[in-house]
Amino acid sequence: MASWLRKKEVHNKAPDLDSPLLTVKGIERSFQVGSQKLQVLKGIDMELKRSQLVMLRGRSGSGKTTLMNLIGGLDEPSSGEIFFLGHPFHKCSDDQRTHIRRQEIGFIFQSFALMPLLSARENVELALRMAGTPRSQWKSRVAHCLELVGLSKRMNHRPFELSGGEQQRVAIAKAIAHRPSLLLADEPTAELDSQMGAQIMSVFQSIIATEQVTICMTTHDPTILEVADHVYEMVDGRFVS
Ligand SMILES: Nc1ncnc2c1ncn2[C@@H]1O[C@H](COP(=O)(O)OP(=O)(O)OP(=O)(O)O)[C@@H](O)[C@H]1O
Repeated sequence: MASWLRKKEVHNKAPDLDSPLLTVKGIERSFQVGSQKLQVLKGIDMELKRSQLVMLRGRSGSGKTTLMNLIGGLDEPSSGEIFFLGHPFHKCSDDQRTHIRRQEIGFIFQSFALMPLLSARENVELALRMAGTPRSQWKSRVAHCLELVGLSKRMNHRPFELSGGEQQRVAIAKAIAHRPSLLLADEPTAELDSQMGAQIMSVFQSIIATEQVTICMTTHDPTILEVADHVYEMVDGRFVS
């Protein structure tokens, strides 16, 4: 395995806070659908700086999720380059990408994706177990993450005993537990009413400040766009300004 892929090695160097966290250059992605080639992304350039809240907006089918999957290392581009912490993500093997994903990236989904039989505390703990965090650190890190999302008092509740907004906050605590540098959230407020959606955005702003994480999220909600540091608008596989 390349030396830069070893656990958090990149963080052991003095971090250059002005260098971008992620750079996307000329990304294209097409899918073979029967005998047809469907070109979904048609040349995307993008930069995610550190400790920023970046939003992708665009109509259904414009290619937002396809791009998020590439940024998160869940998929490979047909052409173009992706640099994560300055290193060529697009040249990595599946195993290398999985390793980076586990160490450096957290995911939040529209549907919360919590384990239903586990309490909030156990759900967050599971993320640390998966990331290979030493067991001795679990208790304090879980407590810290649940406190950051305002759920210290509900840590022993299971998902069905929590509101939608609370479940999404557990999902955020779970996604940041292993100290990722990038958090990807696909429509994180879509299932929530506007008040709960606003709470989620306020939690995002506070974890950007305290955990030095960059958040890239998709949304259809125009009221939420106001809190973004940068908004990319996608139309038919391209960014428009
Ligand atoms: N694996 C795949 N195979 C074939 N077509 C795909 C695949 N993944 C995505 N597509 C197509 O790519 C287009 C863009 O899909 P994508 O999910 O990225 O859009 P989106 O902007 O995220 O939409 P939404 O807001 O509804 O989630 C759609 O036409 C979709 O059917």
